[in-house]
Amino acid sequence: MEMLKVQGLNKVYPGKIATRALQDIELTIEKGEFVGIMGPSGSGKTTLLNLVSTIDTPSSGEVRINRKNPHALKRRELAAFRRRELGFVFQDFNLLDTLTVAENIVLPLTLDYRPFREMEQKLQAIAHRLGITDILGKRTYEISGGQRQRAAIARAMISSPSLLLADEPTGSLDSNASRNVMELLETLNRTEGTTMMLVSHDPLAASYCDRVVFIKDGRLTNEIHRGDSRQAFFQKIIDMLSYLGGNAHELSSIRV
Ligand SMILES: Nc1ncnc2c1ncn2[C@@H]1O[C@H](COP(=O)(O)OP(=O)(O)OP(=O)(O)O)[C@@H](O)[C@H]1O
Repeated sequence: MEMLKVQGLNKVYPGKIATRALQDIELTIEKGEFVGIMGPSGSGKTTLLNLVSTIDTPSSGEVRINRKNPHALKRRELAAFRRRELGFVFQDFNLLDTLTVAENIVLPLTLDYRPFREMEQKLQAIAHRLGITDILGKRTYEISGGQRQRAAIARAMISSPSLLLADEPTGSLDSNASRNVMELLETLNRTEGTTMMLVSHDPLAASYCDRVVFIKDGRLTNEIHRGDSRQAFFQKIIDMLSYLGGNAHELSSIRV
């Protein structure tokens, strides 16, 4: 089943000189797939993510998530759609400092007026799953970056979203924490069957995906599949970035 279907998607940012950020994008992500989007700076990755996440609207073309077109929804319906169908994980975690880790995690359910018992049950289950039960009462400034990202992933997963969107989730983490977060996302993808789309510059992060799609100058150019060896996939990703004009020279295979 197709969980995400992007058809003929175009985005032009108007201005004195209009920027054509995306051109005729066709992308399908099947239920349970974990797909990475990579490409050089300015290639259109964030624009694509913003159109899929409904933060921005396409100039033309269509986005379907779980068979629904979110861009056709009214504002209120769209807010509910985002809470129920989408999970978001960001580079800077986007947790609220004034709330505890537990309060941050249940926020999507609170906004959806779910009963307290259901919130508590889901909170305990996801916290256990992610190994963060002992930090639920802490504030976000009392925990490490890796723990913050785990809390953010718990918040993204608590409503069992149709599609989890991760925007540079390892961008603020050291290599150990990055690896832990990617292993966690991979495990959740495998065990919960959550469909995931990751946008990243980081070949290590992308090497945890089943498939990586490359974008250049607003067009999808190539895609590669992981197969059995993550290490070989990591190398293929670096080779492709280098071919596309990415910054492979900054990368070290030590991170494999
Ligand atoms: N709000 C905007 N208004 C005008 N142009 C924009 C806007 N946002 C992005 N662009 C342009 O659209 C193109 C694609 O940008 P986008 O941010 O999607 O690239 P990216 O691949 O995410 O880059 P990076 O890896 O550096 O984050 C670029 O040429 C950029 O300058």
